[in-house]
Amino acid sequence: MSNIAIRVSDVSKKFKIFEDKPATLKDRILYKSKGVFQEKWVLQNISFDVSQGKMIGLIGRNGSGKSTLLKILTKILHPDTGKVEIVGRVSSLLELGAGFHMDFTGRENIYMNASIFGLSRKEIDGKIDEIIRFAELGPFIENPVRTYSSGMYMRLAFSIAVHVDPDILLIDEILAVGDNAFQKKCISRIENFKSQGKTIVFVSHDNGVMERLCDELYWIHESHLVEHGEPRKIIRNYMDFLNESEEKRLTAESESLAIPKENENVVPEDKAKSDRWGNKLVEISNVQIVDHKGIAKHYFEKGKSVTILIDYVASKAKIDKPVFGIGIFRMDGYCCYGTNTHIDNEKISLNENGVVEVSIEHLNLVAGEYYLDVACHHENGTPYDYITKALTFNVKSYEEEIGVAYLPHHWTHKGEPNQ
Ligand SMILES: Nc1ncnc2c1ncn2[C@@H]1O[C@H](COP(=O)(O)OP(=O)(O)OP(=O)(O)O)[C@@H](O)[C@H]1O
Repeated sequence: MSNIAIRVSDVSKKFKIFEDKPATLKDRILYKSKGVFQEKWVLQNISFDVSQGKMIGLIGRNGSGKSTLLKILTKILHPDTGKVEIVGRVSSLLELGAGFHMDFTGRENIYMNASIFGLSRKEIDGKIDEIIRFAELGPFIENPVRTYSSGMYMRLAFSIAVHVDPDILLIDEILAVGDNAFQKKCISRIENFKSQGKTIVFVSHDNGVMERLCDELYWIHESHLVEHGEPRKIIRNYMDFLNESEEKRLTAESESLAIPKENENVVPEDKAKSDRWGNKLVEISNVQIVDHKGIAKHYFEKGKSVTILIDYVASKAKIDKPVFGIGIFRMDGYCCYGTNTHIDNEKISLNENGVVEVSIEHLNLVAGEYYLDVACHHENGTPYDYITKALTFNVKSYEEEIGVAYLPHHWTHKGEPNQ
């Protein structure tokens, strides 16, 4: 174990999942419910070492087993097989409020909690002012913690956990409940911890923070350790995996949203928002978005080219001044971009049927889910065929961005050179 702070050897853990657990004593007596359960493995054959001074992150979908693993490292839970060896004093920040007594004040909880971490009353006396200052709870520190908001719990728990001078710090997702300013303060405290050579295991769904802080990431999926290594690589692989799952979901969803036909009377309820109107002199028969390789998809990488294909069938009658248009909307209905062939000065002369394509060189939308409206109408606005939510699609990005669209940019800095 020289240089190793945490050794996890072949750890597996199962839980009992009750199928008909009696809710009350009365149920138990009257209905003689047997409490039938199944066993579910939530961790299987997990092994890894964490060297002293390293910060590792656990990533994975909800329910993959990350928190259970942290609880095993803290010894709140015991593995069914395998073992965990830890060198050094552990401090942890797991479920909100865990380890707090609800009727005690914040101050009383500091004494109780810090003593669990092994500090003497005298040591706590020496640190308590700093713990309270860091938690920014002001006079609330004298109130019972049952009156605290989740953010206030987190401040207190984080402040205690980092002031008990641990060698190893285990942190679950709970940072997410703090406000932005406090989150930043926590992250800089964690960085400070790292620079002191402490060992940290961190669970978060914030990939940006994970990449920035961790030396290595461990990806857990359905109770198994899938891969570990350099954060950027693991995040990419994990994101690709999520994107593939998302592609399947969106394909299924778009099939259920499939363009409602004029004579199709039965419209399932979940299609209610996908709507269509117009005189049908021109009918849109299919809509697709294809990626830069021409593959129809529902998931696209930010900045890459895509093409929207609108298939139409025109009635025999002469169609006057047809205009094709598209609109891209965020799922909350905010219009991100819209254009049409009239705005772009493109004249369309229709055949009996055909495909109108609009190629977007750079899909510069920030990551998120969007929907597409397509339409064919007369230049004066009279709709031939207008379809809202013809498709939903997702934009993925490896960068952290906020807002709606990516505006290509670069930074410069002008100033006096340092002496
Ligand atoms: N005490 C318990 N009894 C039964 N099942 C449990 C118990 N605790 C957790 N589980 C189950 O174990 C699985 C793993 O849960 P865990 O909380 O470790 O996942 P996680 O990866 O931390 O998820 P999240 O990202 O949502 O926090 C889940 O299916 C969960 O429902």
